Amino acid sequence: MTFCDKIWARTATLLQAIHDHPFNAALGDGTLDRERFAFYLVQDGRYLVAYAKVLATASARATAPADAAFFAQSAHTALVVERALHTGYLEEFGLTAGETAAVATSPTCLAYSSYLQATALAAPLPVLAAAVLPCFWVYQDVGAALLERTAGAADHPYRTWIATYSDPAFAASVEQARAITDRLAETADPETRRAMDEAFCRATEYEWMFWDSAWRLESWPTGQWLRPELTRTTR
Ligand SMILES: Cc1ncc(CN)c(N)n1
Repeated sequence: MTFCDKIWARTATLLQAIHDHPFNAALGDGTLDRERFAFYLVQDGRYLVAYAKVLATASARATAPADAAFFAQSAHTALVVERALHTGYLEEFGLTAGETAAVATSPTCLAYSSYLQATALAAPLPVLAAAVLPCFWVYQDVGAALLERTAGAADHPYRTWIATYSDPAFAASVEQARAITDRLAETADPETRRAMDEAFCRATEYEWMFWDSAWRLESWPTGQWLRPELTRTTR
């Protein structure tokens, strides 16, 4: 069994919880309110900037040129394709740059971004590959499930989001990310393999937390005393 097969089986219950989360249930049936989706988009835009830098670091640290090219290309996709998706929705909602800038970065967004950035700088490359993998794989899994549920309904309010993550090109990038991680796992020593398991699990936990934080419109309990000018919503 490969690293990916094993870790996917180990995280199956958590993955099911991600699919069943009220945010994703409402995203799928189109009832997710604009406020929560906008909050998610704002947080995700910030996450993607950090994530792209993590991927660029993985590119710089990769030894195989093909792996370096893959991570660099993925950093570009996060910054250009995924962020354009967000900008499109925020414009459609009529939100100005000032309004989105006034939303505080949530504790979960900061924690997930910081975790990946620390891993990019301090962990062995196979552990870094395992840490970034859920970001590819979980989204593709959720996107494909939502596409099936909505049967590609043309009038679905979140159709473009679902189309992005269920796109065959995105699925191909997941395949590549998995192949790189499996190859690095094959030659990793037992301690590194354990660290890869932990990194994949931790990042998958953060994936669940990211949706949950958007559902709860998560804010800093201390924000009122230090940054009263920042809000948690775009309403
Ligand atoms: C939090 C998060 N995780 C994953 C993805 C998909 N790249 C994303 N946009 N945001």
